[in-house]
Amino acid sequence: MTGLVLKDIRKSYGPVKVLHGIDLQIEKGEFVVFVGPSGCGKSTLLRMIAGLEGITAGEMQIEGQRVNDVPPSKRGIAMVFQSYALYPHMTVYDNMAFGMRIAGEDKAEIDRRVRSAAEKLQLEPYLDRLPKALSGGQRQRVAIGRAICRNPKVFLFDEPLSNLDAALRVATRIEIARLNESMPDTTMIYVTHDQVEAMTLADRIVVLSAGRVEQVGAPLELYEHPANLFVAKFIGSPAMNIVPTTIVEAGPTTTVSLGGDRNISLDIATPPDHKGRKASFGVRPEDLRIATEGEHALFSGTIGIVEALGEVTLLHLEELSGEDPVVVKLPGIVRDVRGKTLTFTADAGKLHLFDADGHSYRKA
Ligand SMILES: Nc1ncnc2c1ncn2[C@@H]1O[C@H](COP(=O)(O)OP(=O)(O)OP(=O)(O)O)[C@@H](O)[C@H]1O
Repeated sequence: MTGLVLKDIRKSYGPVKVLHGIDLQIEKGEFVVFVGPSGCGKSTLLRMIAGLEGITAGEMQIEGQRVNDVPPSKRGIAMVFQSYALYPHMTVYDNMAFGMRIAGEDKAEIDRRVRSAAEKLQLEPYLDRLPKALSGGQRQRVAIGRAICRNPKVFLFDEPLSNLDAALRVATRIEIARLNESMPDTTMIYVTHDQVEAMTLADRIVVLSAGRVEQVGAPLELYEHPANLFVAKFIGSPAMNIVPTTIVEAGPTTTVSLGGDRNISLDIATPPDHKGRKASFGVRPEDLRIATEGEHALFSGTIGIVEALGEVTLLHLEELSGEDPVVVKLPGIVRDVRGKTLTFTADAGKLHLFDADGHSYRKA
């Protein structure tokens, strides 16, 4: 069954167009993450699903029902905000019970749901506490617990972890992954800036840019087969290295020129008439490795900045051609390389090519 359907959803604030026609189908029980740069419209779209923002044009359905004009409280959704939004004068128990009491639920049923949510989120020891006596992570778990009690069809998360410190983010992220597993019929939609959250939590990621969908796909699909330059640069950290190039041979396999006498053969098909066209060549920092004797060189240059992160080392390669530095991510600790001249290569399957409009030549 389909959990949520968005058909040509548009949003304008007066003359300002924010969303330009979003088409999306989300299956019941699916975990979908919206990502995109600041201001691309992620939160607006989420708030439209919640019913907190009106829909300028298009149609929205939740589990088969058109909800464009259905008020938030009748949509069967629950939303968790970055700010927790707990009532400070109420205990954890009362915070979680509040919505059900307003809805006139039976007392025994309220108690059952609060205790079941508390158990799921390990909140049982804190039920009598006020929010001020809880850590940020515990407060966010209460906000999630309150949402679970509503038994929503669709669970919406708006950057729920961004107020937490690094360790708590990891712990609460795992909590959310567990929660998702324990609620297989609940559709979850999650907005984040954090790549790790997107990659680890999502069944599918929706990449948005300037009010449009750039690509929708499973996390590794987007990582391995970005449909365009925008997605290629947005997914993955540090970003994919992109180098301007020219197609010198087109056909079932393609040869591109990286300047000088560096011609690279790619296992990527291009239309024959694209010979001579400008293109963009891409390779991820983690796919580059030091070339051994006789191996085909992709990049050769002097190592500038070295960032040693412990589990990986980032090398900034100042290329001889004077383009932006190429970034290389090598596993582990790499010592004493600053100022050295090194040559890097990558496996043929890891190379990307985009046409002059930024579309990938490899089928996404
Ligand atoms: N009430 C409003 N009136 C006018 N413009 C608005 C209003 N609310 C949002 N916008 C504009 O809509 C665009 C999308 O905003 P939105 O908050 O959805 O972006 P976002 O992708 O969630 O950004 P961020 O990641 O920074 O939270 C922005 O350009 C914003 O300035």
